Amino acid sequence: MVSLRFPFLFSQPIRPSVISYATTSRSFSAATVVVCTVAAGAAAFSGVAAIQNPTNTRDSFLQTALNFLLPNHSSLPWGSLSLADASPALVESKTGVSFPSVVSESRRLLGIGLRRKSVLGLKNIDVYAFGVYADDDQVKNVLGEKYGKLSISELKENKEFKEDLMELDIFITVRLQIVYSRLSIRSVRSAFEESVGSRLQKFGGPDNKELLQRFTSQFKDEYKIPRGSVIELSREKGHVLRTTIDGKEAGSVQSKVLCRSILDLYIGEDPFDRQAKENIESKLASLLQN
Ligand SMILES: CCCCCCCCCCCC(=O)O
Repeated sequence: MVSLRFPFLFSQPIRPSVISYATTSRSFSAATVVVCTVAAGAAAFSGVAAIQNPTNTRDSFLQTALNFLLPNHSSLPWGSLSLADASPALVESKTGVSFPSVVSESRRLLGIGLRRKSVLGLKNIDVYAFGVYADDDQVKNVLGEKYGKLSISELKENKEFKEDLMELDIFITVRLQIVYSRLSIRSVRSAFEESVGSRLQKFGGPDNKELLQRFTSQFKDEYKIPRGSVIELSREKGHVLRTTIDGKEAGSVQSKVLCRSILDLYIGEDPFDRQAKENIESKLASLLQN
């Protein structure tokens, strides 16, 4: 069934800290007006950009808006209003879950989505919202030379590009934020057994029981998973899959096929949220354009 829900909203076009710095002195009152005008202008630009193309053009529109409204903004007394400062979090519209624009210092948000699951074949519940992040410099370094000359639409059709993204040593984090309030750690383990287990069979053959067990055993009974809990699954250097639960280290497993299996749930052939996958691919493709 085709879903018409708008995939996400942008929030906080300019971080409040930038504005409050400018308002600490009376002599900055004119500057405050300018900053507010810039914020409003940038918000308007980014809103239009978001509607036209939610993931590709937002940063460049913000930059254009800032440059147009305040050409010398980088030499003003409060410092540079860089895009890193203005980079907005994204809010998943159905659940209201907000995703930070950067995790692990350098991994930037590529797109967000929603994992729904059918319970007893009767109804679908919203289990968690997710965000996919990658280190954009690394994406450019590893994939830029091979794919930098292709257009966004060519890249989105390019199977080898997607294959390389899955297989190469690029740091990627998938952040899951639980929205279902009655989740036990046991159901988290069995959901992973089902979803990751089927991918391990697909990519690694039938002999991966021990690997799956090593991964799922990280979700120990002592963890509580109330609504709002955050699970991060990160592909680190050398195809190490690192798991954290609410910021605490749950464990690491070195396995290329396990890393691939996790990514496949979100950006593979049969993803949990197809619209999210398309947005993520567009964003990745746009990173290689400049
Ligand atoms: C009642 C539904 C229980 C579903 C729990 C899913 C929790 C996290 C599982 C992550 C992997 C997946 O989405 O399959």
